[in-house]
Amino acid sequence: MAMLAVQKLRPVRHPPVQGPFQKSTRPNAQFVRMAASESATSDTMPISVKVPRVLTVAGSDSGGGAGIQADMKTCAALGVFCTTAITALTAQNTIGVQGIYPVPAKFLEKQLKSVLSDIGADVVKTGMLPSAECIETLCSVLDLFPIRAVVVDPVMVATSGDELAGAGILDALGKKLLPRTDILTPNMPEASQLLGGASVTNFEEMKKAAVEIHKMGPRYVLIKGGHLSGSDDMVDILYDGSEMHEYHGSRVETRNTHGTGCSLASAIAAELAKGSQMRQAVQAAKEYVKETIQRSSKLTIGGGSQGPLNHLHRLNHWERLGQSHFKPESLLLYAVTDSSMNERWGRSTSEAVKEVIEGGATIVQIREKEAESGDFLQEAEASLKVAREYGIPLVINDRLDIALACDADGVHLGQSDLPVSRARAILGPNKIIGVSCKTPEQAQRAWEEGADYIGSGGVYPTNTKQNNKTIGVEGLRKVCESSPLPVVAIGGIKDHNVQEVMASPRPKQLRGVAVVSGLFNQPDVAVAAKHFRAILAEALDESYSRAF
Ligand SMILES: Nc1ncnc2c1ncn2[C@@H]1O[C@H](COP(=O)(O)OP(=O)(O)O)[C@@H](O)[C@H]1O
Ligand SMILES: Cc1ncc(COP(=O)(O)O)c(N)n1
Ligand SMILES: [Mg+2]
Repeated sequence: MAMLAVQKLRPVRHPPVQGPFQKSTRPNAQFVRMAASESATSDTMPISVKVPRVLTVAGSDSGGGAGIQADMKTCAALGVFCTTAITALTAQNTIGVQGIYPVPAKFLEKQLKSVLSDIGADVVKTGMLPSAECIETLCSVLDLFPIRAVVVDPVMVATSGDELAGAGILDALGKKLLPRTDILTPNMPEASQLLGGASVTNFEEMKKAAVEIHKMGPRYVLIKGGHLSGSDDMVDILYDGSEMHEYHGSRVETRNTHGTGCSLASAIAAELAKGSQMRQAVQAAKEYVKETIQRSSKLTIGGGSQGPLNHLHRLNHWERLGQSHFKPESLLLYAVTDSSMNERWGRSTSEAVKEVIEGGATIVQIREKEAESGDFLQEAEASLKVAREYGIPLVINDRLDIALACDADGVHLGQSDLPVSRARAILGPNKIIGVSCKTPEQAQRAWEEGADYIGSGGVYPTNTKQNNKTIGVEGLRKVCESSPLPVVAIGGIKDHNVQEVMASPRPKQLRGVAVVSGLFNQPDVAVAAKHFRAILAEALDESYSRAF
């Protein structure tokens, strides 16, 4: 295959770190590199922030659980920028390795030089190195660039038992790479293979192996105990040439251990890149992998015996999948209370809530724009009692404090209320968070920050909310198409326009209508709710029959 001519590569020196953000504690501050145009006039220096960098030299795992893919996710989770030089493509999944396609050494060299001559790396981490030639190429390139540390995971056999690198690499590994390795991280079978088949099956043999392998050149040897059979203690042993250090952790019962070795080595590399000393780096990496295995233990991805980890569990999305009590179907008839309307008809909020649920409302929002906090709380508590009797979810509009105080099922936030991410951090994964969105950008952000549903409108002009911009059915459609979150239409929804909003073709995210005066400014709330349910049934049935 012809390759494009590329500019000649040369090593570059990296300028010393400068600028006020260096010690910032803002999350992701290390990723902020301000462009000169944003931060300074063209004749002043741009502010530069040092980003810790790891280069991973490893194989690709098409199944996303190990190799390059695990390395990049681990680094991302630990706040480190990760570049890659791919040594081989594997066709791999949770069942095993179906094929290996090694990358020619010349092209590996090109990748290494591209990355190191421009971006550079604090730490190089290696995984699958499929041939002696590939190891020799790597070592000759490493000679050309300043690297602070080299982490070597001597990948030979995948957890599935498939061979990823044969005994043919052992000579090059021992002669070229191990003498320049800062830490070598074999699992027990790999330790045995490095020692020509010596038995490494228990704690005592792990310690002996560490001493012997240390003689092959690496500054530190970490023998991983993931394969210790019959042990509940997953102990890893670090040997620095004079002392042994043990890192203990209890075994997590799970099928999801594919990629744990790659992730541990990458986590060590990431911690070293951030400036840790070796023992601290190993400790932090072990903690990260342990927590990640724990928090991934119930995932079902793929049908094989070796499932992957959820490296980015701190983002929380997958965990909430199994935990949230929210069901999108509950948006069908969303009743939003209005105390002035209810007063006019001589009923309390909780009485109105009882009636609307009996008529068929599928979720209730308590909305109070004027009430004092104490009164709002009392109303919310009384309404919640009713909603719980009927098993209908109840959320509080705007006021996270009231939602917390009465232990409501959740909160509905506007764009000027607390950000969804903060509300999620306060309420935890189990509570419902809805958010009002008028634009695709707002919808996308709601999804990213962890909302459960979107209320979108005003679809039609309304008196219940002052200065509320109308977005129309077209604006509603755009919001629906901008995130995977379920959407409830709100604003001026009356019995005569439900059909227009809900009938086919309807965006698949649109799950129901939110109604205020159509329910509560009526003499009989239950009758009004029944009426809406009948219109909804008709609109949905019609669209159903048209779609098929
Ligand atoms: N079931 C488990 N529970 C907890 N920790 C584990 C488990 N399996 C592996 N580990 C840890 O994951 C890391 C990777 O170890 P290991 O599985 O031996 O490597 P590899 O994936 O290279 O075979 C080690 O820190 C080990 O102690
Ligand atoms: C491309 C590639 N590299 C490495 C591994 C080892 O995985 P583990 O981390 O489970 O030892 C793998 N299965 N595939
Ligand atoms: Mg491994």
